[in-house]
Amino acid sequence: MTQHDAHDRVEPDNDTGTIVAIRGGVVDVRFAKLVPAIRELLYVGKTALEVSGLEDKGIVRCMALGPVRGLGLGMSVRATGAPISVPVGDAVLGRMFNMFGEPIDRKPAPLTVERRAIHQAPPRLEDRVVRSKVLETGIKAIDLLSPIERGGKTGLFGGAGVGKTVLITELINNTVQQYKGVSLFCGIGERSREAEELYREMGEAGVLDNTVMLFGQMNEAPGVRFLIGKTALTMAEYFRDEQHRDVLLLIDNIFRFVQAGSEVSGLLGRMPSRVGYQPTLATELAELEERITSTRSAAITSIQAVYVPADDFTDPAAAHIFSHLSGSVVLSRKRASEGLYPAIDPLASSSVMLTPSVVGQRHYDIARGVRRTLAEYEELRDIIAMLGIEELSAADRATVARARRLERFLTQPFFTTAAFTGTEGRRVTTVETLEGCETILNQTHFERNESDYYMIGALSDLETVV
Ligand SMILES: Nc1ncnc2c1ncn2[C@@H]1O[C@H](COP(=O)(O)OP(=O)(O)OP(=O)(O)O)[C@@H](O)[C@H]1O
Repeated sequence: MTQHDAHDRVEPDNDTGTIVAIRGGVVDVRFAKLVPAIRELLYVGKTALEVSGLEDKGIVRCMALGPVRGLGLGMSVRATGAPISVPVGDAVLGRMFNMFGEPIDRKPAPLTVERRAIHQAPPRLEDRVVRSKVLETGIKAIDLLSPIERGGKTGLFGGAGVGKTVLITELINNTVQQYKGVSLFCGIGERSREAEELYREMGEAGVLDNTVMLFGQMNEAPGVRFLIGKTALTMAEYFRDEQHRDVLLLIDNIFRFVQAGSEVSGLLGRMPSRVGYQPTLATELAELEERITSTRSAAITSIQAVYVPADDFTDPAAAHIFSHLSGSVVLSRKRASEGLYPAIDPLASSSVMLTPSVVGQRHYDIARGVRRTLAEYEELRDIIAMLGIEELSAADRATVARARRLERFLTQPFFTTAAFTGTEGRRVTTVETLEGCETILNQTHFERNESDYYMIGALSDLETVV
């Protein structure tokens, strides 16, 4: 819905309603004359409301998009005649915004003439395209096992504190500088401290000029966290459709969008369905995810961190998000607890890009070889724990030696963690990663200790280890 009958209004009083009920973040407003449309933006003083349902007798049910403290029955509400719209185009580059498209970087609002409503339909199916190209990240485990699709959607899945934010920040660091198009970072429902740090870091890295940052963090109203993704998409779509520029869209954390939807749904009095989620989960998610797509005009490549509640990958929110993605990088608590960072689970991570026709036969074979070796090692672990490594055959012992070196070789020092790990970050090309893994896979005897392979970049770094 973008058009509205605002023009029909003649008398200012037609635009004014009265609050008749307030329950938490839900406000009911009665309009005597013209009733606002669904998704219209209303104001009570400075507090914004969005119409989410039409009741009878001229009453609209609204979601508050700001603090409801201070609101009271009988207060007058002003209709704006339009949905929320945000600035788009070059004027937003290098800036940081909230869900309303208002600057939060202490600089004046961009001088832009163009604004767009945040609710838009996804491109038609026949206009969507798949390109099957890989975006190199310089992170060994990702480029090898779960190559990121240019123009596709990749999820970074993990429970609390396993390194999602660190990984997404590293991806920004490694890809934004090389990326020719525009980068958009959208923070949903995470800590606001992280937002400020990121803004500062990007400024220091000198990549702000082609970047837009948007935040609806955990301290904000559920309606804001629910809509911030749409603000980001609206800006991204403008670059894609009007300027034909490729967009890199990073979202931290898409689960918080689902969670905000569930809070809103609860406030609106809808019955929850499976495991307490909103009955509308699938539709809400599809409305957002289907807009994140590549068209003939240009590509949107998206990387989305996905919080997995209680490490349960069968959680309906995680499962629904998964169904929209072309690749998934799964972070494992076990690996994190062993200090094997990034804690990427090589067996659970996958990507549609990992086929011989896209990455080439050699890459495909090496990735399979690594997976097979690590899977065999997993099976041997129990025997080792019970009987000791001496009981294994020579061939199995060689597998264990290879697997443990591969595991360590797939760890990597990050630029973004250098300050607290004391190790300078390393970017590794896919060519180097493949060479390293191939060498380890083909070896039966190792002169170097497995610990030498830990937190290095390319295998050639071993020459500098004494
Ligand atoms: N690549 C890494 N190298 C070294 N340490 C790491 C790495 N990744 C994560 N850590 C450690 O794990 C901690 C948690 O990481 P992070 O904040 O990224 O987790 P998260 O999954 O985003 O957590 P949350 O769900 O709480 O947002 C970091 O503060 C750091 O100590």
